[in-house]
Amino acid sequence: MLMSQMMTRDVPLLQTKTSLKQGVELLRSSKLDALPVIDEDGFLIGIFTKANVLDAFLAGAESSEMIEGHFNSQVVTVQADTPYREVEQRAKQSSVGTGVVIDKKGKALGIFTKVDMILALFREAEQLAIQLSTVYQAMPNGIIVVNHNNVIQQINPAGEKILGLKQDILKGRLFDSEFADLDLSLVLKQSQHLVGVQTQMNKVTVLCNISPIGERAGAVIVFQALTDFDQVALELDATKRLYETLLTVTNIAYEAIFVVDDQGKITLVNEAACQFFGKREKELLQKPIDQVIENTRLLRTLKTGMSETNEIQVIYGRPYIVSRLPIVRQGKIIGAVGKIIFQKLDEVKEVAQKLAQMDLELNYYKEQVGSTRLPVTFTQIVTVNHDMRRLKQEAEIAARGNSTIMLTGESGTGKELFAEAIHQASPHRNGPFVKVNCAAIPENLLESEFFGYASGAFTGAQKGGKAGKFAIANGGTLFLDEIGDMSLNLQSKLLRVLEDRCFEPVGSNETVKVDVRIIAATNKDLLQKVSSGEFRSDLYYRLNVISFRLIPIRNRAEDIIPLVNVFLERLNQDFGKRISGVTPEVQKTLIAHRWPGNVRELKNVIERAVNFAAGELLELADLPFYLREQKQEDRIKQSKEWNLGNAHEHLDKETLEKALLKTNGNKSEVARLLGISRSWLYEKIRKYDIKLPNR
Ligand SMILES: Nc1ncnc2c1ncn2[C@@H]1O[C@H](COP(=O)(O)OP(=O)(O)OP(=O)(O)O)[C@@H](O)[C@H]1O
Repeated sequence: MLMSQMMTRDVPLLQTKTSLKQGVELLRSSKLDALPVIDEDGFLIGIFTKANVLDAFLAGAESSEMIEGHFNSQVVTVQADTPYREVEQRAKQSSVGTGVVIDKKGKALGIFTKVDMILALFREAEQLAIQLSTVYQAMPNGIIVVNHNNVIQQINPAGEKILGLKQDILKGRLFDSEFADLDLSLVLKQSQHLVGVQTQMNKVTVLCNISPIGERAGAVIVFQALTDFDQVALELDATKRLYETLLTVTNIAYEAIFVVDDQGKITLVNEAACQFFGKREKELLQKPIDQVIENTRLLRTLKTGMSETNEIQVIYGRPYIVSRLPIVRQGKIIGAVGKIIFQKLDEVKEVAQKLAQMDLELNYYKEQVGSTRLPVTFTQIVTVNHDMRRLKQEAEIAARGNSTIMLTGESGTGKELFAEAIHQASPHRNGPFVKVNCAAIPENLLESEFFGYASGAFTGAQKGGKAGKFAIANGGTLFLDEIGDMSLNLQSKLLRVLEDRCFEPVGSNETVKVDVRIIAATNKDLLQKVSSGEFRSDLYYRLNVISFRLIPIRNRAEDIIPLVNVFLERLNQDFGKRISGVTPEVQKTLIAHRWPGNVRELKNVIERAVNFAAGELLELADLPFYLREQKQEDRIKQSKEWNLGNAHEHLDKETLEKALLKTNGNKSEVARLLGISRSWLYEKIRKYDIKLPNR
């Protein structure tokens, strides 16, 4: 409250020329004890009081005389915007009963009397009482007020609810007789405060704080039912236990696990994570995650709420398998969990190998159940690469004969595709194309799988016997995939079939003659297996009558986009999409990648991207994370490759052109830079029809 809200307004203002008579009349009519005196400009110059009137007439003044010389020029003034508390303070100290209220310029606005002060005090007290009553009514804690005689004065609604007792019943009763377990004498007689007293009130266990009111004027008891506390304590205990369980679980994990809050600050780390980061838990907690892991994508997870599992991420220069998961509560992302697989990778590898083997075996059994694929021809083998095109032509020519063909090349380069195309272009095309994955057949079944068995050949053998792959492929082609994984025992039997085209089924003396075209394939170095004694050299030469080495896709980058386009065409049909191509950025990334899984990897990447794509073009975000991340690394690796001793194996037209450009067409310099002979370089320049830069 301000002075302007407490003062008496519209008071008559006197001037020096005002007569004593007028002054007396105005004092009487306004019922005030004093009136302000102002100058001609309205500024306050004094105060004319009843005492001034008496003094003037005692001194013999006429009533027609002006008040000039009869009023007090010493005036107590108060600014209109002075707050209540300050006015109260000044009024207490002042001996005069009336002050003049002025504005900032010193002009009189009204007067302020002790009566105004009392009225203001009442209003202030009233407001305070309303505020207190609101708190009292709305408080969740129970409150009982007793007077100095221990008589209950009030209980608030929360108190009524906790104790199940009404104010009407309690009011006026002795506290002692109602709540015998709680003794208030110390508070009432010695004004002591009691805190945290646990007691029974109307059979309810409560926790209370008791305070005296003033000097032995009574007491206030504030209380809360203990059941509420129990509930909170139970919940706290459960949360604590859950947290400890979580910590124990995370600590037995091999993976580094860490949790961040919505700001990306670490809130939990397991022991493996501390080990991984080489830091203690307290050094990591509350640290922003981007200060701990370079290029972290966990902040992105916080933004997008998308989880990512088993992605490859390079951390401290090494690739790791990482997963990220948002923590969502009531639709809001409140944090994220990160996981890094970094230990026991050998075990992971072992499991992966076992899985791969099982996968192969599964495929084998699937094939037994039957396949409905359309035949593959050479037109389906996509390539614009010069060497691959020549390879296709040569294979097509070789297909026309009956010689055994050996296909070598890294995994996923298209060996099976070639084998089938050869079959379709061969005189055996009307016979079956039978594929045997030598690595997939369980060891104990190998022989019978190849040669079949006679009726009753062994316990559990099918009645009437079973035809082997050779017999099934009769008149067609037998494709022996992963030939490098065949056991030595079987190798010698295979050699015999290759030489005589006849064999005996397991448990039979009868010789079966077949007309089968053999195509073998491997991604292993067979010659090395020969020298280590794992592969028979005679079988090696027998199989290698005609051989083709398929080129890894990283060495024919020009094939990448044509392959992508063909895959897109097929996938659009399969998924009912209309993706017309890839963005230039994706194109660059695909070309820069090393493709260790070759065309199969490319095909999988495109299939995944088509699934994710929302637009007409495949975008960078549609590619798996490892491709986006490794883009940079690969470029560096590629540029380093120029200096490697085996560089010539990977050299393609683009590399040669780059090298020639770099050396300004200096061929000796290029040969030295790439570690190749000049004559080899000349041959390649001719072969690729490379235009030399002007020197
Ligand atoms: N030039 C190509 N044109 C079209 N598709 C291709 C081409 N090369 C490979 N592919 C496709 O890539 C995938 C892998 O090819 P394929 O199975 O023939 O490779 P592979 O060398 O036999 O592999 P692995 O050694 O692992 O058995 C297949 O889906 C195949 O259709």
